[in-house]
Amino acid sequence: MVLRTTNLTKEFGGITAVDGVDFSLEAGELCSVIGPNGAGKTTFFNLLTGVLEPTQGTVEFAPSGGDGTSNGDVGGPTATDGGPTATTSDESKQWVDITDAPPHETALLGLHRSYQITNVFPTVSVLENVRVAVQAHRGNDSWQFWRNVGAFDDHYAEAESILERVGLAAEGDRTAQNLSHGEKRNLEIGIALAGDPDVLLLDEPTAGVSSEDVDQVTAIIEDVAADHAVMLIEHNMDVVMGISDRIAVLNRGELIADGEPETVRESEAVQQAYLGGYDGDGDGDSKEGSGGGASRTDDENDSSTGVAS
Ligand SMILES: Nc1ncnc2c1ncn2[C@@H]1O[C@H](COP(=O)(O)OP(=O)(O)OP(=O)(O)O)[C@@H](O)[C@H]1O
Repeated sequence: MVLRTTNLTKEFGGITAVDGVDFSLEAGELCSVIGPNGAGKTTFFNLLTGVLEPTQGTVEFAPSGGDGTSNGDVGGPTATDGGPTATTSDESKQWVDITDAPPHETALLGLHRSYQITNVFPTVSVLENVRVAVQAHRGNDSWQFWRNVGAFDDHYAEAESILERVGLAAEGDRTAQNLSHGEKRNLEIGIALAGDPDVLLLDEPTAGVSSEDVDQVTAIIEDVAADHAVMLIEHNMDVVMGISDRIAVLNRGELIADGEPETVRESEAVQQAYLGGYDGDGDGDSKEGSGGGASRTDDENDSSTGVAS
């Protein structure tokens, strides 16, 4: 297990956006978080990554560094600097309480997030976008950069290998704003990989991606999931059912199902709350007349989402 929440709750005024969620993520697992609009998915991600502080409950993370304080070379927050507090667990792992840790600390520990709103520098080259992210991750050695030209070359080499991994090896010289939407999503994954994460959280990685490009983005996510734990918020049910090891379903802030895709798909509660009519035949259609919320109500509700409105 690398990440766990206990009774995680977030209230906004009278709205309980996330309601007593007990959740855990295994190392190497690809877990999708699904649910209707307003179910609390984005709030849940914001709580995991420290963008928001919970009203109640805890978030704990077990970094791969194993010492409970940092993932090794980045000088992350420690248990003694007023940052997250290291605790031990029954599984004799070192757990770090990251409940109140801000995003830059959760990122340093190895919990990385790509945002639904793109975080790519638009006027900079694709390679430079990743190179800057590599250099930012190695923040503590950046002073050496001025004394050690080799570090500069290292950053480029790592950026190039990341671009290879996300299918953009031939696009390094292009300006990021000229990439297709699908390529931009792949670049976002590449930028997140530059932080050497243990856990990657992807917020709607196929949103707005043309139906022809969805398969490519999906293949890259599956490849990345081979050696990282990955969490997705995703509305494309064909993608979710196709690549997830596990699916967590939120409805009105509550975790109403959590299990393997087949089990979740057959759950009466999930069918009623969200999947209503998703027929899983790969054409994105749902059965007419079913309850269902597996659709988009915003601008992204196009053929690329793979679910019917
Ligand atoms: N900053 C905020 N202030 C007040 N209410 C908020 C805030 N953020 C979210 N909410 C409310 O919390 C609930 C959960 O919202 P959230 O965005 O987490 O849902 P979601 O499942 O991500 O939805 P979508 O699929 O539409 O992105 C909604 O009722 C939303 O209006």
